[in-house]
Amino acid sequence: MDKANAEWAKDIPCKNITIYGFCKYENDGCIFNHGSTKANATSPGPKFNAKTASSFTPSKVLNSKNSTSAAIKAEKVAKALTTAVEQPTTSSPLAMKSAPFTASYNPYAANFTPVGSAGTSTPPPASSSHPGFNPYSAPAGINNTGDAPMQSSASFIPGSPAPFAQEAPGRHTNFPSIYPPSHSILQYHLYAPDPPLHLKVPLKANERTPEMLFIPNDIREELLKKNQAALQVFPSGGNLPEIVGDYFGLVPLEFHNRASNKERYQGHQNSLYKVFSNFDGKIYIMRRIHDVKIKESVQIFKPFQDWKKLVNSNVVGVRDAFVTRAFSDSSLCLVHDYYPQSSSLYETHFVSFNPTPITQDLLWSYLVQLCSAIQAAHSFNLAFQNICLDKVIVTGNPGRIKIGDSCLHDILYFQEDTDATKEQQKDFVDLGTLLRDLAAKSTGSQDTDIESLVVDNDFKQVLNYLLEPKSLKTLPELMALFSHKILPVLSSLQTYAEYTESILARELENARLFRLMCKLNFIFGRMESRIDINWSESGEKFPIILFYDYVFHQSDESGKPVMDLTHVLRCLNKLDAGIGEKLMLVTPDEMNCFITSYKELKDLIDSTFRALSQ
Ligand SMILES: Nc1ncnc2c1ncn2[C@@H]1O[C@H](COP(=O)(O)OP(=O)(O)OP(=O)(O)O)[C@@H](O)[C@H]1O
Repeated sequence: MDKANAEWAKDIPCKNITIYGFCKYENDGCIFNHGSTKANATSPGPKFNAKTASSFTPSKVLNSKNSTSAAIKAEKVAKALTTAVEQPTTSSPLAMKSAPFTASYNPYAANFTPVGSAGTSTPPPASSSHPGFNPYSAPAGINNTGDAPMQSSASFIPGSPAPFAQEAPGRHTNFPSIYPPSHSILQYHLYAPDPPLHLKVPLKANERTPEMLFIPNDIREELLKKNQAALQVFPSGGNLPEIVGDYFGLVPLEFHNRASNKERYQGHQNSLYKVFSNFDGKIYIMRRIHDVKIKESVQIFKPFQDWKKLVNSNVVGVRDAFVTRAFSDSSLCLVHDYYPQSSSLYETHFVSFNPTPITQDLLWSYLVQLCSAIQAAHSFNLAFQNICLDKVIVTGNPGRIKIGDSCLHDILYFQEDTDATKEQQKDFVDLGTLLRDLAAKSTGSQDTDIESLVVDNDFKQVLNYLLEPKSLKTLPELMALFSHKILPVLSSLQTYAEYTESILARELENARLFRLMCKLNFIFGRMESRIDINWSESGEKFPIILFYDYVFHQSDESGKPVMDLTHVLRCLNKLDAGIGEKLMLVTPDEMNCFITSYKELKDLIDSTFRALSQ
């Protein structure tokens, strides 16, 4: 279709008029025939002008019983279609609301079924192929049923639930657009799982399956879920304040009904939120202790300064501590690092839908990691005093754990001059209790007698040492009991680090080349470039067209397309680096050729892109 020369289209009726009753591009360059507006408005039959929908009179041949409802349905259909067509590019719920024709349309209230309903003409769905329709313009998460959101928005049928950002009935929130159901954003579940082992074809050393070329499914899913959890936001306008200190976007994190251990928080109620920092843009968790009386600032300041120094891979770092009135009381807030998708040991091994089995190796690994955390804290003369199944979180594979909620106990139970030795002894007992409970769980036994646990003798020895009353415990003594188990743990963590690093290495160039591809495609093949003299054979932009053909549209002597990924990667990398190497670009008719360098091409592409994005 040659849009530059519009003569051929002037007698062809515009399809928008036929389908929608009007064409929004009529005065904006649409090359098809629109007839006269008057004729459209008065023409009989299914033709329908959405702009004059309120004065629409159904044809007399309609069954009088159905005519009123048909007119109402048609009006709703027209409005719904107009909404889809008139809003091609914006995803802002506010922008949508202020757009023409959309203000009064409420898809929640639309309880009609135009598709296939008896006695009415079936209106065409807002097709994704319509030039003005952008399926991505509908806000994410529009589908509360858990179906694929993009599919459902692209094939939206008026009357189906919640297609656009709307105020949920009786609530003043843009619920569907800003709090999408967690399962409907990313469709990681659509990736096929690896085939079962017995179906795996043995490969030769030089052979690869397609899955081997990409990030393994389990890792990709895990990372996607983490990103999804990290970016989740909560509807504004509830009881939560919008801003608390330097933090905003509060999302409550506790969804279980278990009663909190009141002793832990000095009898105060507590809440946990995921928050965004206004200071550095990062995501943290914020523990709020409700209604606390802090007498002196040193009560917060000193423990915070002490714990801030502690940096250890098995301790959740503390970032901020302050008292706020943002919750309409005097709340103490502690801000810690956020580890998306993490769950406590209790949730992981006891109450999860699919509890992770506890093996002897895992127990050793937990012991080693917790000892590392204890060693770090005790060396600063600090004590956790909260080592328990609830406060140790599992942050990733293989069984990586961290002690959370550090510092809080020291603030709530603040004493100016304390001897940490006693509290450090409690850490050892807490560690022993935690490991004993896990070991008991691994066999499903309720009996916590150490001798009856099904674990190896070395582990029993460790438990006996930790839980033995009276004796003064030290870390060197403890670690001497299982020194031979530390190296295998270290080795497995290192093996996993190397494995993930090798996967990362495979994906190294992806983002850069993808950005480059996007840049190229943004500027290449635009409709307006076909009538722009600069893109013609004598124009300054012509090398871009030739380069695009050179990279992607190579063919061999017999005219067979050449699809050589290596060639593409080589060219794009050279282009990205802007090297001085020359290349010869030949026109398709082979009558002309240009000699240019990657550097010149890069400059040309960059300047074209800049001009486009200004
Ligand atoms: N640093 C963190 N990063 C990410 N998520 C966390 C973090 N700390 C805790 N969580 C998540 O928040 C959930 C609730 O944690 P919390 O410490 O409030 O446990 P709890 O069982 O509710 O105990 P309590 O309310 O008695 O303190 C945890 O199960 C975990 O999934």
